[in-house]
Amino acid sequence: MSLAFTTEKQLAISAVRRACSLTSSVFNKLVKNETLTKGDKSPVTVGDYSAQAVISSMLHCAFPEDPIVGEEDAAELRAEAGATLRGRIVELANEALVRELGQGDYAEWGIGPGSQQTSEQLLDAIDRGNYEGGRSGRMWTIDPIDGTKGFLRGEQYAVCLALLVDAEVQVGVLGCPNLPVDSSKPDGEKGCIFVAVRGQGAQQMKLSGADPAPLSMPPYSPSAFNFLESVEAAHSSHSTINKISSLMGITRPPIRMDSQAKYACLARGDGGAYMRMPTGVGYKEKIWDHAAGSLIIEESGGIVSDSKGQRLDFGLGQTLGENYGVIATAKDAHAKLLQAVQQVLRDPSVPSKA
Ligand SMILES: Nc1ncnc2c1ncn2[C@@H]1O[C@H](COP(=O)(O)O)[C@@H](OP(=O)(O)O)[C@H]1O
Ligand SMILES: [Mg+2]
Ligand SMILES: [Mg+2]
Ligand SMILES: [Mg+2]
Repeated sequence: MSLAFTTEKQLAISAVRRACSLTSSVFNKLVKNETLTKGDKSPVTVGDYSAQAVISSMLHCAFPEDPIVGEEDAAELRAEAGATLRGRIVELANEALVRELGQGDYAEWGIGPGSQQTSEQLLDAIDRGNYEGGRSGRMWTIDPIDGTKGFLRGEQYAVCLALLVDAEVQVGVLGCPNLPVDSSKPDGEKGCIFVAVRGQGAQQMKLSGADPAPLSMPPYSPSAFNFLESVEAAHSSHSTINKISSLMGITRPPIRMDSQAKYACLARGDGGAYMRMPTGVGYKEKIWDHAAGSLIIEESGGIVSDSKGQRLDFGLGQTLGENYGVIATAKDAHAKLLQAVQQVLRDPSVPSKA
């Protein structure tokens, strides 16, 4: 087996591009009853289901033996009450599978004219994401829409796909349809893909696949340093991060953004560190929320760890287990940041910034 992962990388980019074309078009047409609330109270839309169906169908065609750890499953859609949503998902997924996307598309991956799937085939594709994960072998992980809340607000979200081999991320792709191509032109062209293969570096390109450019994180600069954190205070403790910021004497306000788009921004130098601090409800981080982003950071020259300085462990199943919090930053900033994080966790009486 080649370790270049050439086909895996091409397929992952192609699948993410197709899923992004789907999520962008569904946003404009989304109607109220096309969103469900899951058991954990989080939202899931027809966009999430159909994007997972598209990516999973393409993976199955190219690598039928590879198991998939996906965020979504089709149980609600198979129920009687799911019939309307099911119809929409079949329509959306098929539109995305047959759409002509030009450059970089491979008809042999079950896409293009004539690749229409039945409702049953698409529900099965979603449910192929039911693999429980683990320490050994190849597996893919899909977060069809990461930052569903951002997606629903018309803000940032990411379509995320990663290949793990023996619990190490080897290929990671993030599609960010709402992210400006150039952060100095926030009102300019939007839509980027970020790609990394372990040992081969990371790149940003346009959603069309055009203009690939290597990513390299700038070194630590105290005066320019700031944090990238979740919009949702329920996902990551804004107050803990505020204390860390105060302790480090950071003057720039945090950039709040949904999804793994934060990792992508950090990799291209928009922000000093990705920060995620637990809110104390016992939530375990999911592998699909970090796999692609963490490789993109490492391949751009950064470090990703939990708040104890441990590497993220992708070999424990669907969750990152006991990894507590996530911090990602440039190599020369990591030790300083980790020290401040640990001091605040030991002594929560550290004052906040006003
Ligand atoms: N209590 C919690 N703590 C941390 N993360 C949580 C959480 N509840 C949900 N999440 C995760 O936060 C992700 C969004 O990340 P962010 O806050 O960086 O935008 C969600 O992904 P989905 O939107 O794919 O469900 C979900 O997996
Ligand atoms: Mg979700
Ligand atoms: Mg997610
Ligand atoms: Mg998601």
